[in-house]
Amino acid sequence: MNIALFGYGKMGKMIEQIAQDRGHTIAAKIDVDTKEIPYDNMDVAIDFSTPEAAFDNITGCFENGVPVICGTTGWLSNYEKAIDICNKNQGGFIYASNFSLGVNIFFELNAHLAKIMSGLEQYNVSMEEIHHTQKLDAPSGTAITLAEGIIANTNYKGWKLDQTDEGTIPITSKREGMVPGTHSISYDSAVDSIEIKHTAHNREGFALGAVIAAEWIQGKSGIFTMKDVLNLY
Ligand SMILES: NC(=O)c1ccc[n+]([C@@H]2O[C@H](COP(=O)([O-])OP(=O)(O)OC[C@H]3O[C@@H](n4cnc5c(N)ncnc54)[C@H](O)[C@@H]3O)[C@@H](O)[C@H]2O)c1
Ligand SMILES: O=C(O)C1=N[C@H](C(=O)O)CCC1
Repeated sequence: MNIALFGYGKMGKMIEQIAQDRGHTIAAKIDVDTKEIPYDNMDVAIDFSTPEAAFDNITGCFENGVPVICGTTGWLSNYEKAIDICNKNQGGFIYASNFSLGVNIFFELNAHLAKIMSGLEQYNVSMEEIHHTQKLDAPSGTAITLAEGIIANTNYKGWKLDQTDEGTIPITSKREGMVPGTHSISYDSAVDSIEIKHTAHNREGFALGAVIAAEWIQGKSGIFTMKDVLNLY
């Protein structure tokens, strides 16, 4: 498979290594200085760029018939517009705030726990995410997905960064050293706490998940999620 990498930073380089180990060719590496994008020579695009760059990268691919796997976070205010452009072009698209198998299992665990805790008013939920100091967005995309999983299954109405407000989930974002990504969710009462936590040890899980998604989307059109790819139903 000919893979085009949009964003050749920490994740782009990790994906290159894993894709080549799985027998794929890196047909293009598109970064901030790239002048011309060789759409004709790509079976799939994998975008791990920046919040500012992702929308143009993704929609340019849809308009040129290239399916997209997008892991870039922090651009979701434009998500619906991107979906419209994908549908108009009968494109293929997978966005995931986190491509690792472990986090996608954690998403399911989070939703299940939220269902159990729903209506137990003695418990208050809170979330903490820790990432490396180069991360541009806060809270992390993964934390937002986790919050959405809680909101869908409880009476919480939204989330707030670094603020405690009745009826919303407080998210604390910490930026420390080279941490690849740690997410924990805590339900606290006066007598005890229940905590679930996912700790990434490196970026390999994110990169492998993105390459597996790129393999999976070949020959398909539509909007999919990692739940479809991993068959977590
Ligand atoms: N979904 C996941 O599983 C997952 C995992 C890790 C990181 N991420 C996200 O992926 C993104 C990239 O992470 P990273 O750690 O590789 O960051 P990074 O800063 O190391 O790399 C980003 C790269 O994008 C490049 N870039 C800037 N403008 C561009 C443009 N117009 N077109 C193409 N490339 C451009 C930068 O020059 C840089 O090389 C972030 O949004 C991060 O939150 C998601
Ligand atoms: O390193 C990052 O940046 C990460 N971003 C994603 C997020 O925002 O959730 C996934 C974890 C790593």
